[in-house]
Formats: sequence, C-alpha cells, structure tokens
Amino acid sequence: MEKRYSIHPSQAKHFDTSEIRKNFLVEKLFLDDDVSLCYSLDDRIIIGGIKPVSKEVKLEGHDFIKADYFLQRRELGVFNIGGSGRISVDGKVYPLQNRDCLYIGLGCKELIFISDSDSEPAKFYLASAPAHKNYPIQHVAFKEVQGDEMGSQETANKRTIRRMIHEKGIQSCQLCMGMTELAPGNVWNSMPPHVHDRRVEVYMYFDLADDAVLFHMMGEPDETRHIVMKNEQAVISPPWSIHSGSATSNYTFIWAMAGENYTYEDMDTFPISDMK
Ligand SMILES: O=C[C@H](O)[C@@H](O)CC(=O)C(=O)O
Ligand SMILES: [Zn+2]
Repeated sequence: MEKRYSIHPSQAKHFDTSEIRKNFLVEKLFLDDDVSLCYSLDDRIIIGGIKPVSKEVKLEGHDFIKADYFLQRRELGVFNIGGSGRISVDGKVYPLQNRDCLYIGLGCKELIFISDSDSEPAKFYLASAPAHKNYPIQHVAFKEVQGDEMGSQETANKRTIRRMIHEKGIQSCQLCMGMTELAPGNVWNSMPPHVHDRRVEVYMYFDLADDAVLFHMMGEPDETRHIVMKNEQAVISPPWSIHSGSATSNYTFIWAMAGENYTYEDMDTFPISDMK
C-alpha cells in the first residue's frame, strides 16, 4: 500500500513536475493477479485496482490500516472497467459486467475478486473511506443509471454524468462515486472548475486511447498546475484543489469523493475568467 500525505497549497505551488506527480498521481493501478492500493491522508480515502487474470484475488486487511479485514472500519465502492467478472462477499457472489458498480458496506469480511475469462480479465477499480455504520450491499448495472447531460459540443465538453453511490442512489456513510463519459470529439471535463473544501476527490481516467494524453488541472483556482496523465491512471485532488482536465481525445472517468459533506451539489464553482 502506497501512502500519500496531505499537502498544503502553499507547498504544492513550489512542486516541480516529479514532485507534483509523486504526491498526486497514481500511475499503476492494474497489476495482473494482484491488488494495488494507495492510501491518501486526505479524508483517508483509499483507491486501488484489482485485476484477477489466472486466479482469484482477495482484498484483505492490511498492517497499514491495522485492520483484521479490509472493511473492519471502512466501506467500499467498486466499478468494473474490464471484461465481465464477479465479487464474492462472505460467500455471496455478485456479477459485474463492464461499468457496473457494487457498494460493499462496513463489516463485510471476505472479499474475493474473480474474472470470468483470463483472455478478457475484469479490472476492478475501487475507492474506500472510513465508515461508522453498515449500509446494505448494492449492485447497480451501468445501463440502469439515468445520466445527466452536461456541457456542449461548442465548448468541447459534452458529457454524461452518472451518479451511482450518492444521496439519491446507493446509500453509503461518506463515499460518493460515479462515472462521467465524454462524447466523441469532446475533451474537457469539470470546466468551469470547482473546489469542495469538505471533500477529497479522486479521478480515474480510462477509455483514453493509448497514444493520447490527458492534461489534468489542479491547484488553487488562481494558482493552477497540470499533470500529464495516461489511460487508467488516477489523480488525487485535495479539498482545496480544482480538478479538471482536457485530453487529446475523448475518455471516461470515475470520480470518488469522501469527506464530511455527502451532498454532490456542494461545490464552489470558480469563474473561468478569474483562473490563473
Ligand atoms: O464533484 C464532482 C466531480 O468533480 C465530478 O462529478 C464532475 C464531473 O464529473 C464533470 O464535471 O465532468
Ligand atoms: Zn469535484
């Protein structure tokens, strides 16, 4: 498990390229037959990837969280961005097609991740936050989720936002997760930018062409920096930072938030013309 410290904005603005990447970018999420985890001290969110290929892969307790099992004090949201697969939770099996989401609450003990085929393995992307009570396990299929159309072709930000784990969807303690899909020919997300001091947020970009790159914008709105990202990488956005991106082709991303305010609409938008 990798650990990332919380960073003060007055420190972040002095980071060079390698420091900004080391502190905020998560480069490798999907390792064959393995679990890859990153623990951020911002709201203690854990993000990670699990890619079972030739065997089942367990998500277990870790010395770093001093937990006998992973969900002893946490809740978990999982999206499958690969081939079809399944998750066994204390012996009960939940199938996940591509883009389906599963919420697993506090106290569930045995978590086993399985791919249906080794030629097209599942890729489970996960986010986890501390939890205080158990909410029921819930599955939501991608096709069941009504999307909100945002942006326009003229401003190259036509996209569909789908909220899966949130106040009016799958219930959780503090985790809020969803997926945003850019229409072909559109490249901008989350512009005008916003911050939410009450929550950390992590974006995981995928379905980005192998020869494409994404410029993820971060920093205080009048002190911005960028990180060049590739397909299937994640980036931690501290509560004080904007999180917006533009790429050389369209893409999809999963956003995950945790913190003290669970309300999706709690965002402080910053006018584009005032950005620096
Ligand atoms: O706090 C909310 C998140 O940043 C995202 O949901 C925004 C987003 O998907 C978008 O504008 O494209
Ligand atoms: Zn946000």
